[in-house]
Amino acid sequence: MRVAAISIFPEMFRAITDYGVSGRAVSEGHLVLDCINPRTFTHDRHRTVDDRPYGGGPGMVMKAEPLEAAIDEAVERVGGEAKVICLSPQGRVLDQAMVESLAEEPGLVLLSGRYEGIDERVLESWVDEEISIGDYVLSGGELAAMVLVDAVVRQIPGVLGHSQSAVEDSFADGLLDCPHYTRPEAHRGSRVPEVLLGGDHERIRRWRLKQSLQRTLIRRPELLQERELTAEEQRLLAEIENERPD
Ligand SMILES: Nc1nonc1C(=O)NCC1CCCCC1
Repeated sequence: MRVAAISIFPEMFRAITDYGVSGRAVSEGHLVLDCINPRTFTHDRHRTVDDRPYGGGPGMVMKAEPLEAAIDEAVERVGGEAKVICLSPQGRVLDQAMVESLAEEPGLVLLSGRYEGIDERVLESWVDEEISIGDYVLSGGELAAMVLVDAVVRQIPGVLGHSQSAVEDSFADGLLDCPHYTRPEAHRGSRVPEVLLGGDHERIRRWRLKQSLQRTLIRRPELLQERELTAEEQRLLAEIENERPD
């Protein structure tokens, strides 16, 4: 997958190109990430990318021309066919279904704003979609862009080794993740659930599914409203309800 990130702080993206799953995706060629700085497309001595807002008010607004030139370059870098996304609190909140859909795109251009925002004419004419990672305000779109890339890159076949699988990721099946344990068996008096110590894989699978359902029911019940339940999941939920303290 080819991604071009537009930001006045391109070095920030080392956080995903140099570490972990996304870093390996880059080194193995599953992900090509170009970083494009709008300052490259300025022509004044101060390399100005922002200016005061019309109508007054605090802060500065990112100018249209440098951003549009950066978007032009970015679309070319990802091979011409690209979805142009701006990360901002005004966007649709990212969820797993959107991540899986974005992973199917041939190329992505991710626009990370700073200051108070981006000139609206860029959003109107050049941006296909605004996406938010949550209802809070960051200092810039870069961290949001990196969250999106990290989630999307996990969907690319070959990125996760055989020992991991995006299919088993929590949220991949619309449920919260089950608890995880590793050695030692007893830690500060708390023991690993016996079911996980035996080799009964079917019993372990069922226990993990029940734990995921229970956690989802307690912490994010609305996720269950949106989700078709299998017969087994309905049975497990009934067990959970029966086991609930009165
Ligand atoms: N939340 C978010 N989800 O995606 N981006 C977010 C954000 O808070 N971004 C910062 C703003 C700051 C002003 C310019 C545009 C970006």
